[in-house]
Amino acid sequence: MAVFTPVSLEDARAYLSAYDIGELIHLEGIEEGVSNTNFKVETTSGLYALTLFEAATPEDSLPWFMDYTLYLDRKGYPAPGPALKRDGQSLGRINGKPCALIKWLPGRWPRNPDTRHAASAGEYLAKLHLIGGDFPQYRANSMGPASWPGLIARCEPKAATSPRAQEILADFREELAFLKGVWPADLPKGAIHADYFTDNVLMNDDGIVTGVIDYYYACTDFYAYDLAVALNAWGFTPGGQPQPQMISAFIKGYHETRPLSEAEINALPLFARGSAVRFTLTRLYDLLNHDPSWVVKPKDPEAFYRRLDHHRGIKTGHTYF
Ligand SMILES: Nc1ncnc2c1ncn2[C@@H]1O[C@H](COP(=O)(O)OP(=O)(O)OP(=O)(O)O)[C@@H](O)[C@H]1O
Ligand SMILES: N[C@@H](CCO)C(=O)O
Repeated sequence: MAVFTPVSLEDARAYLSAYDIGELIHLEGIEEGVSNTNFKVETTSGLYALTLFEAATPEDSLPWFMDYTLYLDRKGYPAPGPALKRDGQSLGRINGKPCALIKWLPGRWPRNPDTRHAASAGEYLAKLHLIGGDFPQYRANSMGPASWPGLIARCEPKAATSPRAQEILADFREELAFLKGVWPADLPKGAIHADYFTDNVLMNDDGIVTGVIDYYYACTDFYAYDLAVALNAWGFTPGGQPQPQMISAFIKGYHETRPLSEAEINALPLFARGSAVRFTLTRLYDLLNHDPSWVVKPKDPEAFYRRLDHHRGIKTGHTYF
């Protein structure tokens, strides 16, 4: 469950007194999520999410995340912009943790997404790039290619006792050497989500996107890389088997809204490989460093490793359509 830091009604009331958002009616811990502490908050003026940022979210990037989601929200994109306090600030602190009160968005993330969900999700990723891509502040991709050798190094000590982990890391050293030589340098870029997984996209009963949450890996990078991250999330079974119809529905939903250039299409198999490496590595690190007494279950790195195998067999980005 994702209430790592408790917040009492008194804590919440004291914190909310800095805002003009009415009286607190209800405060409820949210069990989902693995990174931050989240509460659903109801006041006399509406619904909000109260997020306490735990160690996984870099504190020095919080102003960037707040400014970006506020930018998106003000431009009409369904992002949870932060509520502002009377002094104009969006960030505060509760029980020693930095925190923010953000808009509560309607909908539910799709547990069994089909091609209709994938098409709408693709459309809203394209809209994110069209509407928010020109967000003027820069943030480097802290989980981008430059970070992968360091992630391998951080996995190595614990991998020493796991032959399977060693095998994956050895393969990744070669994969990174290959990707480094062919990684595109000049494609359209701007602000991207970088973690556009099914559990970060809220939808209504008709399978239409109503909200996109969790911008805590957002950064400035290639739009086509963001698309590749999303295709890896939406286009495969949880175990990592490709679902070509889902990949195609997602990419078409995207392409109809923000047409991809030939250079972006050509880059997709490489970006899909890189993104599969990124999520295999972070999952592997979490698994190797997992303490069985923790309530949060580590995610399966093998499921992303299988995606890498799939993308290695793809010769042209047009195959995804
Ligand atoms: N602004 C919001 N509007 C509606 N629901 C939200 C909002 N923020 C969070 N939620 C709900 O809380 C759940 C957990 O939030 P979230 O996924 O952001 O947790 P996290 O631990 O920060 O992220 P992750 O597990 O992806 O690392 C979401 O699945 C969603 O149901
Ligand atoms: N979406 C990530 C975890 C949170 O960023 C994963 O599934 O590995």
